[in-house]
Amino acid sequence: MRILVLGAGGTGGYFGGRLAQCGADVTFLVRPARATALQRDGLRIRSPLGDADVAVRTLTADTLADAAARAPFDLVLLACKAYDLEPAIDAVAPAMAATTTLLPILNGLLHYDALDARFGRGRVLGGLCFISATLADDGAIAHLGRPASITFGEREGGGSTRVAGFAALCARAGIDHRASGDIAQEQWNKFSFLAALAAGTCLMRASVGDIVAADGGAAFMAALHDECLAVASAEGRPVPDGARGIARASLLEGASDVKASMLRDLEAGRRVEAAHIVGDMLHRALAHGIDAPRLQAAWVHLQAYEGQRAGA
Ligand SMILES: NC(=O)C1=CN([C@@H]2O[C@H](COP(=O)(O)OP(=O)(O)OC[C@H]3O[C@@H](n4cnc5c(N)ncnc54)[C@H](OP(=O)(O)O)[C@@H]3O)[C@@H](O)[C@H]2O)C=CC1
Ligand SMILES: CC(C)(CO)C(=O)C(=O)O
Repeated sequence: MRILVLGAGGTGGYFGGRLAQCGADVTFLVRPARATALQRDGLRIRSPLGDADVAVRTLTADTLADAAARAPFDLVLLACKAYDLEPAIDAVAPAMAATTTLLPILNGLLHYDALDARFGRGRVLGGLCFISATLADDGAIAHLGRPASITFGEREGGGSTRVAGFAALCARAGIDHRASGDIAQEQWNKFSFLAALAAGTCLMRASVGDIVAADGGAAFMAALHDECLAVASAEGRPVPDGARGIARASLLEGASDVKASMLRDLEAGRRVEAAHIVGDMLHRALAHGIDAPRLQAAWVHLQAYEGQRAGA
């Protein structure tokens, strides 16, 4: 299976790097500065699951079309931030032959509309990942702690040879993975958890443990999670008890230093996927007539951050 990974940041760098480490046919589509660094230093992963230093193949937008014409890609793993989606779609388009499948692992759901419109729904799998990883200042992929898992599947449900093929490759690479027969539900399980985590930790500018230690903090996180769960139910994807319990336990874990990747970005002064995650969840709540004051507060807070950032 010939794979193109767009983005060698936290997620693309980690999962693409693990695939490359096991000898899979992986090429990174990156911008020129990252291509230069990867050619010079290789892809470096620093992880509690084991460090890796891997020589990787890279392409940039100007060289992709020729490379894809010579040897078409079977799978494109899309690992950009949501605010980079439109140019990223343009960038991978030359690699999208009739038989090429695209697997996005972005957080949130909104990107599927744009991907379907450009490539056709049948060529776009559903995907998500659980990991805390970031591109460190020295260019290495810093995996900040367990887990590092990827879940993917046919959006109409069931299995397929392309899903089984990628699952086999993940198994060979030692990547914790799940080929899901119901990825649409898995996406809502994650989205409802992540939106609560991102809204709560960004609004409070604190880890889960610090929030929960505050008077009223646990009740706040639980109520925020309930707002997101109500949206999932209204969208026809009620989160099952098992997934709900796991999510709730991590949102209320007293000793937890977990923060959403959105808070890490915010603390570093970077752009955030506010509209894609917290804004989208709130707007769905409002469309369903669900009262969501905590999501609303987080959305205002994040917009104010973005406004300040743009004005700085
Ligand atoms: N990091 C995490 O722990 C987790 C992240 N996620 C989600 O995964 C998605 C990706 O996040 P993450 O990996 O952290 O993001 P990063 O910002 O770390 O990496 C994204 C990379 O995509 C590259 N990129 C964007 N557009 C293009 C383009 N047109 N051509 C080439 N490269 C491009 C960027 O390159 P450049 O540096 O040149 O801009 C950047 O290095 C997000 O939706 C995020 O919410 C999900 C779970 C956990
Ligand atoms: C929920 C979590 C931590 C899982 O990977 C995540 O997706 C994020 O922080 O963006």
